[in-house]
This record gives sequence, structure tokens and C-alpha cells, in this order.
Amino acid sequence: MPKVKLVLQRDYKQNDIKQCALRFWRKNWKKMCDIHFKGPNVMITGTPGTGKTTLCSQLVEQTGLNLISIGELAKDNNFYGEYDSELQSYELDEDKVIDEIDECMKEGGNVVDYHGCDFFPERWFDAVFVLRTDNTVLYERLEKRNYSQRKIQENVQCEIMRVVLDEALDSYKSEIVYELESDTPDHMEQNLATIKNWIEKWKSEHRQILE
Ligand SMILES: Nc1ncnc2c1ncn2[C@@H]1O[C@H](COP(=O)(O)OP(=O)(O)OP(=O)(O)O)[C@@H](O)[C@H]1O
Repeated sequence: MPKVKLVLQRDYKQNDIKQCALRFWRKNWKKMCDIHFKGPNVMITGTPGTGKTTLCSQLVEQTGLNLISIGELAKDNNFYGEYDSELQSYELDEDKVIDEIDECMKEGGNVVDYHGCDFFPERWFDAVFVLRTDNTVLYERLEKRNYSQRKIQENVQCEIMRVVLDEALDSYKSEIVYELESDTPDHMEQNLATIKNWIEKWKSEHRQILE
């Protein structure tokens, strides 16, 4: 404690420790309270091929929010664990991902794009949007990517079983989870408008904390 007192008195050029503490609080309260003072954090999730990347790129362009693509982040930083021979891909090192973006998420103002959402801290997100696509439409989109039949079937099954939606509902309060249909370009436009409206509403409700 005496050390803290000395540091505060030095940094705030004040002898009165109460005044120092008050100044420290005024300067740091937003960070200490985990308040998203740069805007809301929005998660865009869904089975691969449901349109997350396409939607997110338009969303960040039109809102100025910061895009965090977990797939890109993992690739750039080699945040991988064991190789899963069944899935023919590397496991994501979730702890490294969390450590890397925690500071940024605490500040807020991020759009996160990933096909899973259950390992993130619940406190990070103000809204979770889950894109859903008709099975036949999804099959055709994945076929165009030249995925193996097995990989296509696995993803389509995952969509039929609403795996990502249930994961979101199990991990977050149901009132912040939104299911959005993503079969056609019209749906894409509607979804963009829905999320932008949601962001504007959030901002008007949190005016007093935004920078
Ligand atoms: N609502 C939509 N209407 C028509 N085409 C769409 C729609 N959403 C996505 N697509 C098309 O489907 C393909 C896959 O979309 P996208 O890459 O955005 O999916 P994704 O969910 O990000 O996939 P991944 O998780 O593998 O990155 C793209 O060719 C995209 O143009």
C-alpha cells in the first residue's frame, strides 16, 4: 500500500491521497469497469458458407467497427494446436486467441467473425448474430469451394442440426442471440440493415459512455 500511495502521489503531483485516488478513478474507470467505450462488440457466427465473411466486410465498411476474423488471426499468428486427422485441419489454440484480443474486446467496437462461439468470455459480446442457410443452398455454396464430399456433408449436417445456433444459445443470454436467414442477396441486405439498426440503437442507449 505505501508503494501505491507514493506512485499515485508522484503521478498525480498531489499529496492528498484521496484526490489522487479520485483522479486515478476518473482516468481509468471505463477500463476498470469493462465498459465497451468504443462501441458494442458484435459476434457474427454460423456454419462455414453461411455468409459471415461477406456480411462482416460490408458491416465494418459501413459502420467503422473493427473487424476481427478469428480464422485470419489464427493463420497470421499460428495459433494452432494439434492436427485433427478426422477433420483434416488444425485445432484452434483458443487460449492464445483470447489472450491476443482481450484488451481490444474490453474496449469494444469490434465485429468478430468465426464459425464457433462457445469458448469466448461471455462478457465480451453485446450481441451474437447467427447466420442460417437452407441445406440445399449451403450444399451448393460448399461444392463451389471444391470441398471434399465428406467436408460438405459434415457442414450441411451441422447446419441441419443447428449446432452453431444451439452453441450460441447455450453460451449467451437468449435475449442477445439473433437468428438470421442467409439464403439470398436480399437476405444479406436485410441482415446488414438489421445489424446496423441494432448497433445504432445500442449507441443511442450508451451515449454517455461512448468516447
Ligand atoms: N445471403 C447470401 N446470398 C447469396 N450468396 C451468399 C450469401 N451469403 C454468402 N453467399 C455466398 O456464399 C459463399 C460463402 O460466403 P462466405 O465466405 O461469406 O461464408 P462464411 O460463412 O464466411 O464461410 P467461412 O466460415 O468458411 O469463412 C460466397 O461465395 C458468398 O458470396
